[in-house]
Amino acid sequence: MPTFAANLTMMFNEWSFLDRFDAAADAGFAAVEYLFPYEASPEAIAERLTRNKLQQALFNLPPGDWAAGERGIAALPGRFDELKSDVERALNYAAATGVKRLHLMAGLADPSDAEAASCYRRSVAYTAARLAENGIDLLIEPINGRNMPGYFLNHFGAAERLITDLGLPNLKLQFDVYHRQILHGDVTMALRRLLPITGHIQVASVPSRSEPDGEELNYPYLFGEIDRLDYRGFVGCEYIPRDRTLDGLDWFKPFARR
Ligand SMILES: O=C(O)C(=O)[C@H](O)CO
Ligand SMILES: [Mg+2]
Repeated sequence: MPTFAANLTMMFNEWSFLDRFDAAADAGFAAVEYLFPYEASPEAIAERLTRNKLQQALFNLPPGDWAAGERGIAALPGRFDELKSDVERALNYAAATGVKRLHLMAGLADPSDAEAASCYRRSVAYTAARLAENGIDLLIEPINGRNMPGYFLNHFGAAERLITDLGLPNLKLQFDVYHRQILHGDVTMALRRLLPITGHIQVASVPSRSEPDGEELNYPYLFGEIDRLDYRGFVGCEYIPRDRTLDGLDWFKPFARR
């Protein structure tokens, strides 16, 4: 049975960020993820995780200036010193929360630009090495261009080639089913083929990016496939509730912590 992680950036927005930990635990989640923890202190987040007996499944390394439209800096020339500082900041939160996987966002850059590709490779290799010293996996995630126009890593093949080429044991794929379906389809066969290099899975309905129930994908079949493949990681619920979060959890009832 998959271990689902409530995404506290997208879900439970009816509560403040820190109160979302309590709300997710009360709703039956055993784990949480979010995009960025950095507006709260590591200590405050750790206290909520402990209080609610929650596991920290994932969060992202700092993404540059998100409010200004940046979506990561790993592929951006001239930002390497900032990236190294961001890695240390993320490691402080990792130490406090016990998370074992972090996602590095690439940024808005042309995938065919040689300088961006070189920056990205260097950033990924550096970050993976630094995280490996702390027993943490580094994840890279292809993101579709409808949701994030101009995002550098926009193809599962490119992610797979980099992971294979670098051959770093802690460098893995963040397999977001929502992006996979939009970019390439063929979700089940991709899960079967890519699971050995997959460090995290995320789910949402397509095309609405809401609860993983109905629409284009057959999630009861895909959850069963994840079990059949003996996937032991987390499944992040990176979806935008259609209405109030708690009203949209019927799909989750068979998986909720008792
Ligand atoms: O966009 C996604 O699917 C992600 O998982 C990123 O971490 C946040 O944009
Ligand atoms: Mg995702």
